[in-house]
Amino acid sequence: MAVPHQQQHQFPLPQILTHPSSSPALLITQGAEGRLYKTTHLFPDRPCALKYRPSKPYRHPILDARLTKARIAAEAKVLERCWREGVPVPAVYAMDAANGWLMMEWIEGVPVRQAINEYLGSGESQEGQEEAEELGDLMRRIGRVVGALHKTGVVHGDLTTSNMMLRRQEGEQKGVLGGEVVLIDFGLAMQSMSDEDRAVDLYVLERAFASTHPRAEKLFGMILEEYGKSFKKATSVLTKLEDVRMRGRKRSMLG
Ligand SMILES: Nc1ncnc2c1ncn2[C@@H]1O[C@H](COP(=O)(O)OP(=O)(O)OP(=O)(O)O)[C@@H](O)[C@H]1O
Repeated sequence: MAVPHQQQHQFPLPQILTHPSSSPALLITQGAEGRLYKTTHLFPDRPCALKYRPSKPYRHPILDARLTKARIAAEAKVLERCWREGVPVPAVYAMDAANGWLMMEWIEGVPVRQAINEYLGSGESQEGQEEAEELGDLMRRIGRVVGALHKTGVVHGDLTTSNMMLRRQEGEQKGVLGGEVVLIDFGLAMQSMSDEDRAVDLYVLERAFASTHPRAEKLFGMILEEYGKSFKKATSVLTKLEDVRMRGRKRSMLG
């Protein structure tokens, strides 16, 4: 599907996407910081995700260029580290930090958020044992992936069920909650081994979970249970999480 003419006009394409390709680039999202395109500019038969951070006209040009370059380079570095260590993330194919773009593997599938909502709203979800089992299995897979991420020394910075995809190959029959959990959007990620940073990452996910999937909230404990088994220091992170929750509660009581 082509990018509607209006969109093209509204957002001039980054230069890399002005070269001819097997199909036109598709604008997927336009966030505060950047844009995400689906493109075949690198390989004609393999779609890629291109993250583009355009320059900000309101920022000083030298500062702007430095910030953009540093952010793209930092995101690529973290993704490469995860990928090397076997954490499921999109592979980095190419980047041009100075021009503000990062080309990575396109993850075919649906965001976990959408899958859970579809599941809870569909006939596949039945109150009781079966629901607990299928959702529980997904929770454990999420716990394992977040554990693997933290074990490599990376914290995500924005863990939500929208930033996790369920990877599905074409024609695969795995049910609504099937597929490999792949983490995306490392725009706020950083390298850290601290219990505090890791606990805050879990807390952000817990809060996001509670607000987007109230019916599945009781299953969140399974994420933590599996996380707790995934690396040596995980138990001290879970203890730290208690403190982080307490601070969160105090803050919300104070308004
Ligand atoms: N590698 C990918 N494969 C498939 N879809 C992706 C991929 N990366 C991102 N997406 C889709 O594009 C959306 C936006 O991507 P992303 O969250 O990375 O951008 P952003 O929110 O603009 O980034 P940032 O938070 O760093 O400013 C995601 O929610 C997801 O639906």
